[in-house]
Amino acid sequence: MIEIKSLKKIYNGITVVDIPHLEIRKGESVGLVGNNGAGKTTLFRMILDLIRPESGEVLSNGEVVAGHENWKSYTASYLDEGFLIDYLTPEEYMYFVGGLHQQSRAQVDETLTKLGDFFNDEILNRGKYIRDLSKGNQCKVGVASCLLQNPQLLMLDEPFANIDPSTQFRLKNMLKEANRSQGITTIVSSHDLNHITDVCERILLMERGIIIKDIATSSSTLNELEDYFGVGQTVSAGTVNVSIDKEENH
Ligand SMILES: Nc1ncnc2c1ncn2[C@@H]1O[C@H](COP(=O)(O)OP(=O)(O)OP(=O)(O)O)[C@@H](O)[C@H]1O
Repeated sequence: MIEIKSLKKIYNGITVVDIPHLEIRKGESVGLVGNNGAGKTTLFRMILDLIRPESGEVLSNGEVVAGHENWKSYTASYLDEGFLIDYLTPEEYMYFVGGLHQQSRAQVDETLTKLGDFFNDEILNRGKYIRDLSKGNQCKVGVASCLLQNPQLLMLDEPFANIDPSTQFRLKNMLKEANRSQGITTIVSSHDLNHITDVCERILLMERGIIIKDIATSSSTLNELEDYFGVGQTVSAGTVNVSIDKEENH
């Protein structure tokens, strides 16, 4: 579904993404992990043609995303609140997005009803504009608007970051359902190793713009990633030794 060829992005003389070749097949659920500044968002932005690479290209269903439009009809993404429209209420925004996808208000209402638990009574019929929602609730609106589009490709950048634990749990189930029951190809980035290994069947580990590991998720993947990121080791913080317990994350 997605093919990346010789992709390079350079900022201020520093190469921040460098991917010689990567293929993401239709129906895969891919998790992107890596420390701050590893290049995850920059990669997302190039896949969505929001920024142009210095060299190389991204193909979606065989078509270069830069300069073509077909991929936009089957791709839904939420990277940050910049994807929303601040002066609309969540309902108005959903009707707007539904309208772009030829959905009637009744169809949108049906989806919103199904998303009731996910919204947790905090978003709809509150008389609030999107700009007045918390970051977590804005994220819920963004994710919900993606699902409303019935996409073939769903891309979410750190969707677990600002949402509460019960919503994280619901979001994980929604992502699994989207991928496993509806066959939606999902690419999700996260710093939460538990969530990402739970949801994704393939993990790409990025470091300084390079994909250094491409792992088919198994029962040992979480440990492998925790070892890589140093979770569970004793970290010296001045005179105080802070022990990060691996079991905390289970
Ligand atoms: N517009 C920009 N101008 C200059 N440098 C940029 C720009 N956008 C990103 N970078 C740099 O590119 C590198 C990769 O950033 P990116 O946001 O893709 O990382 P990330 O893996 O998403 O990080 P995080 O986990 O913190 O979200 C960083 O060093 C960042 O400072």
